Amino acid sequence: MTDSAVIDIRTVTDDDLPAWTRTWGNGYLRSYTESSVDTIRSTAGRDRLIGAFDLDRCVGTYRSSAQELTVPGGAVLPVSAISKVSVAGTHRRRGLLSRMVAMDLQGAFERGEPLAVLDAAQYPLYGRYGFGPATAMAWFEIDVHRARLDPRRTADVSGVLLVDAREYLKTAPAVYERLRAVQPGALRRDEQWWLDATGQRPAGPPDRPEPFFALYLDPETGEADGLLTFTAEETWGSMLPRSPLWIRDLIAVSPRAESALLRYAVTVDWVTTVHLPYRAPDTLLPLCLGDPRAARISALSDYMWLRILDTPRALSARTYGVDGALVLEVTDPAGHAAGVWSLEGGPDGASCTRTGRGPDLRLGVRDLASLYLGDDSATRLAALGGTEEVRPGALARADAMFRTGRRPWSPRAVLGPRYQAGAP
Ligand SMILES: CC(=O)SCCNC(=O)CCNC(=O)[C@H](O)C(C)(C)COP(=O)(O)OP(=O)(O)OC[C@H]1O[C@@H](n2cnc3c(N)ncnc32)[C@H](O)[C@@H]1OP(=O)(O)O
Repeated sequence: MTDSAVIDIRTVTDDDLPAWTRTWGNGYLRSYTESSVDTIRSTAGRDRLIGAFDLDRCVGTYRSSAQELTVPGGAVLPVSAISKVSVAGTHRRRGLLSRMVAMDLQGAFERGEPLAVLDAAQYPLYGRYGFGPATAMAWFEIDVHRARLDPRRTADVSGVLLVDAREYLKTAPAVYERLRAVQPGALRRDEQWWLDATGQRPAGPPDRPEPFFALYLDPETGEADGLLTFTAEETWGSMLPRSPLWIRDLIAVSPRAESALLRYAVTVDWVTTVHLPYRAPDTLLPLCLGDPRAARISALSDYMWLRILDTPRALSARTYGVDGALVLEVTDPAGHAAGVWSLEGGPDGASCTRTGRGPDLRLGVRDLASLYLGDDSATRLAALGGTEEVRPGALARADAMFRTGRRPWSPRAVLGPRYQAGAP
């Protein structure tokens, strides 16, 4: 076996793509198809595919692409979104992941991307590179018979309209854009994303089971304020209907739209269980049911991880809960975010500059990521040992400034049956 120091980490060429795709498929336990190579080839960010090569054999994969993240207050920052990370079983634990991350984060830093984000397949992997969990998700399983919703109360679902994929595609992206403008933690969904989500791909495998699509039109304004994609399969047992329904995507810009769309899903005839994945843990949705306890949380987990690369740009882009000032000493072994920073911010905006003053708080770059979108508290992070209160009162001030009234949320749609098999 080649010494790991001589394994080449480099940008992938067109000729490398089939081997790269196969290595990625092996790592993710997915079978290789010609169409998966075409999908990788046709999607944006080809120049940001990285591979690890042992002589001419591809043994590691890594991808990043240009994304956008909404932060508290509604500003949208360019971010590097990382995915498709794998190392061949024959080459694991030899530092290849670390080398690919270091190369990519250096590239993002040099391009001026202030943040990088990813969904971590495994919790222990990315903290060592300065990523911290920045949004969380809850996965609900709703027992329809306990939900106490009366299907005769059609007023509960008025405004919901079942549509076909083409009609959905005309309206749904604009609904998502309205949410994204105000939802800290939301990422952009591009045209390719919507074509995939609605099964309108020019090539590629058909979506099975075929999803159903619904919109919510506000009864007063007629405007589309919500969207719902779900799958449901006819299932019977002992002459009784037992169909599960999977919500793939539920996006709403008003609590009324959100409630109507969930109530619609929960009152579909023959359905006994509704799966509702990837919601913010403080979602209002269970409270739309007659009995909120009918929605059990089957997984509660960290979801989007974030890495700050440019501290002043990131901290001055968001707004803060109250007017205040803090001096933060940020440690970062890779150096990108490190320094002593003077933050002055409030509900109307913020500024952040390097300072020679002594710090109020000392914290690692990973903890700063968990504070950034408002999901965690400085007090909690200090109890865990990664944040130190240097000046008394600084933890309480940081909490008042950084925390948000609602938890951030990174909406994720379930794009295929893979997630339904036994998830979570
Ligand atoms: C954003 C995403 O795409 S998430 C998807 C991540 N990919 C997967 O889970 C696919 C299956 N797994 C794999 O392909 C590989 O095992 C990887 C990518 C997770 C790790 O690759 P490796 O090259 O073995 O990692 P590398 O040797 O660089 O290890 C870096 C560090 O992570 C640790 N580490 C590696 N894998 C794991 C693991 N599964 N659990 C805990 N720690 C791990 C190593 O011990 C090492 O720690 P150290 O720096 O303290 O010594």
